[in-house]
Amino acid sequence: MHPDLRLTAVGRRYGIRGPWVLRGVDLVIAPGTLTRLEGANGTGKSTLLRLLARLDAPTEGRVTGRPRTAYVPERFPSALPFTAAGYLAHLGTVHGLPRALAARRAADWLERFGAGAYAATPMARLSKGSSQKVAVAQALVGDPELLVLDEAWTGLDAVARAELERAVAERTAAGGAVVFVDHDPHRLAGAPDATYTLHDGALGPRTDSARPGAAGPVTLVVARGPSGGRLPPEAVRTAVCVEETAPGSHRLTVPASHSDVLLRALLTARPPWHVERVEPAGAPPPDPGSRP
Ligand SMILES: Nc1ncnc2c1ncn2[C@@H]1O[C@H](COP(=O)(O)OP(=O)(O)OP(=O)(O)O)[C@@H](O)[C@H]1O
Repeated sequence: MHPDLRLTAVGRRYGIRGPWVLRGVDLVIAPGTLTRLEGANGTGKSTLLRLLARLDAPTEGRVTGRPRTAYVPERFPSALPFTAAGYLAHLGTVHGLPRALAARRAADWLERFGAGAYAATPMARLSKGSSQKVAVAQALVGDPELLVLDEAWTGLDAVARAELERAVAERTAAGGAVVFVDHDPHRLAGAPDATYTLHDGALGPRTDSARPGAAGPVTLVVARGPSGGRLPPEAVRTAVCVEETAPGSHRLTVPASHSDVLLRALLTARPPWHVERVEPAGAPPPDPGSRP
């Protein structure tokens, strides 16, 4: 994602004399980062997400940077004249994928979210939950550089919720940026690089450490690499702490929600890494900064 997406002194109000919903917002979204936005109802979270997704323009201030962006809106317009798979494949081609690849990706994402059985169902006939699965899949089908999620977990069943957490971890591990709003304060706990709170139209200071994994459950992974091998970059990006305990042997600490992505990066590396141990480790380490 090049370059950063940047909001400078951004303000937004609806109507010439409407109250300012946002004012003086400065925000940088860097590649490979996960950002959480919080705030009470009506504080402008969705407004800010739409500005980040470039679906809306600020009344004042500037937005610069144009990552390829996908957005899951708070309310997804499900009454579209497509089947679920047809809609996703269509969006895949809009994102620039060849038709056959778009159709394959559409089928894969429906499968991942447990909606494979509804591939041929017209969108208008999908249940609310299945329709939300399509809403989420449409944002993932094109591997966006920036993924903007507005309450995207709402309405999903437990399997699909976990799958979306994994998809978020995959995006950031691949160098994409993800920005999300969710009413569940434990969503992706420990994973965000930054959390910002909206209050009175302004963006409060980031409340998390600049390092990922400053809070929340973590998983410990012990892995041994090929002699002289370097850890796969995706594994280094995903981990909050990497220690070389002996030549070629590493102890990696990762937010629990990202452990699958880390393991996949290790196991699919060429040559693959040997994973010796995986165990939950309640709290993050006291000093999670020691990357090699
Ligand atoms: N298209 C619009 N036209 C007029 N006013 C709008 C529009 N969109 C949002 N607003 C107003 O802007 C304010 C912020 O709305 P927004 O939906 O961004 O807040 P939010 O923090 O996402 O709220 P919630 O938590 O309830 O989803 C509200 O007062 C809302 O009524």
